[in-house]
Amino acid sequence: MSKVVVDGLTKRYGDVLALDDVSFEVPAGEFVIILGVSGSGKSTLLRCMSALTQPTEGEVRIEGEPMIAPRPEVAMIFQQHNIIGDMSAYSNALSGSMNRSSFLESLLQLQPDEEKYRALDALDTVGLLDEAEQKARRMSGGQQQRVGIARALVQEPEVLLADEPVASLDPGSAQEVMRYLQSSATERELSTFISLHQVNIARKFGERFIGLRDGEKVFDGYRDELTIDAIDEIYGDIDTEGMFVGVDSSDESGSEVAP
Ligand SMILES: Nc1ncnc2c1ncn2[C@@H]1O[C@H](COP(=O)(O)OP(=O)(O)OP(=O)(O)O)[C@@H](O)[C@H]1O
Repeated sequence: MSKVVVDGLTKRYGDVLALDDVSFEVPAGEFVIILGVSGSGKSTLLRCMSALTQPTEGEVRIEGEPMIAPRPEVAMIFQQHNIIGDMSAYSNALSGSMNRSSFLESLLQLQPDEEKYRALDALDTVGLLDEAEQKARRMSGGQQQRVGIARALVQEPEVLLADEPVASLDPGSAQEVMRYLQSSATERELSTFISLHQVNIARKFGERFIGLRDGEKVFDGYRDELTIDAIDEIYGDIDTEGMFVGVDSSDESGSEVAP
């Protein structure tokens, strides 16, 4: 588990201010959802947190150490799961150990037994142990995303970052993937940051929420504080009705938004 500090993060792309002096602190083990319309800076924030992008000003510190280059304890999952269709779920998961093994070792699957065990354990965490030998291209979009999560878990991260991990999935699969992200985070005591655009799914699974608007942090609070007014502040004049998708209205797990 790692404490994450985002300190005065600003990112400019030419004239575009993608992040504007964003700061927050997250204690180890929190499950954080990043909300905001398209272009509000969610991906840029996650990319700066993983050091895939360098900020113009400010810094990210994970367990006190500035993120100046990608580190294995910080894993990132993308919307496009980037898994290899012709490889099995197991081989895809095992490729997450690449930073501990050479490219050739990975290609020939010569990793030590310990890494192979980790890949199977990670598939178990995402409920795919029985599908380990299945070719990824034969799997559903939701299962492929779970393979992507398993691959990230093989890295043995302390911080998990996921950029719109359920954006391309149908509502049922989106919830299933979110459930596995949540259980993985709990089981492995991960500090987790997920960008989402479906407000109801966010409310159902999130513990803490950070709202971005035009690169600025306009909300930072826990589920009870994420009221309709707070959502309006994050989304502005945009009609959020279409974003309240994917959660059954008969669900009793808190999908209603407090006024
Ligand atoms: N590599 C880049 N070069 C130039 N501008 C960029 C680049 N990446 C992002 N931007 C701009 O920065 C702003 C924030 O983009 P970002 O992708 O972080 O937002 P987002 O909230 O993740 O949006 P989406 O949900 O559409 O991915 C946008 O105006 C975007 O056009």
